[in-house]
Amino acid sequence: MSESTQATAGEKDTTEKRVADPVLQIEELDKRFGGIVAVDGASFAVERGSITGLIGPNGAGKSTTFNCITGVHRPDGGSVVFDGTDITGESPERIANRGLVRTFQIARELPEMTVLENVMLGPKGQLGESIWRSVAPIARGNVIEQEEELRDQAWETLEFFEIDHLAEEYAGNLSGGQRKLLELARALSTDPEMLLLDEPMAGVNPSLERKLLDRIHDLQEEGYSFLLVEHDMDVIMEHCEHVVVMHQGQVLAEGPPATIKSNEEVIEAYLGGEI
Ligand SMILES: Nc1ncnc2c1ncn2[C@@H]1O[C@H](COP(=O)(O)OP(=O)(O)OP(=O)(O)O)[C@@H](O)[C@H]1O
Repeated sequence: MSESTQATAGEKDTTEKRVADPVLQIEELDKRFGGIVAVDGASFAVERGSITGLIGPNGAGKSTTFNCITGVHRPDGGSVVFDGTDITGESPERIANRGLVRTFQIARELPEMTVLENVMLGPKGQLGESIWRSVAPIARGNVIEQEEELRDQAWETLEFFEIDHLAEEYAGNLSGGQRKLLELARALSTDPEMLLLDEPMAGVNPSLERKLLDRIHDLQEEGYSFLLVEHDMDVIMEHCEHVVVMHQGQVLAEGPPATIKSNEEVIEAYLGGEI
């Protein structure tokens, strides 16, 4: 369902927008740090159920955009709309509870807890240990039941990511790639609708990369939406159906990978290097 947006008269159309059913809409986003303009009127949308890539040279404003989307930074202007609701300036917790989850937020897995325990921490609204202590004895049955349910769900998630054999391992002992799988497992356990992935392939060996990508595609088939910042252009070009390119805080171009790859302005932005 691709739909080109007409450029206004005289304006160069370097973008091919595809926003038939947007799950996320960024409009005229601005973010400054003192005199530095990190994001400068950026607008783009993410199609529901898509894997969309956000790329750009170092310092283009990608992380700042992610931070504005997920509530880490309050934008100086513009809006972020998720699932039809304006979430601009909401807290990271509130945004995550709405189902917009970023792996980076939970990348800091708790190294002294096991892999299974880390995944059990994810779900929303669980009855935690502090409640354990404060509830009347009559409610304890519910807590035990819920704990068992959480454990079963966590096992299922670990099996899905094929890291169930690591369930009892301390998270701090995992390899970089295994940690990425755990990050994704933790993100998924929060029951999100959309996942923002920050360089998911960095430091991941080829076989784990394949596994990670397969899981992302499986989740896409189930209806999840993805926005990913990734420096590995092969991953972006092969696995995203839509790519947004940022440069100097602005959206320079957007469209299908093939169009982006041959866009001269994009090639120029990468200092003439190959993309
Ligand atoms: N907290 C901050 N304080 C001051 N300047 C910042 C801050 N965060 C980002 N910047 C600046 O904003 C600009 C955009 O940075 P940002 O990290 O968003 O780019 P990026 O595209 O994610 O880059 P990279 O690919 O290198 O991670 C840069 O000039 C950066 O130095």
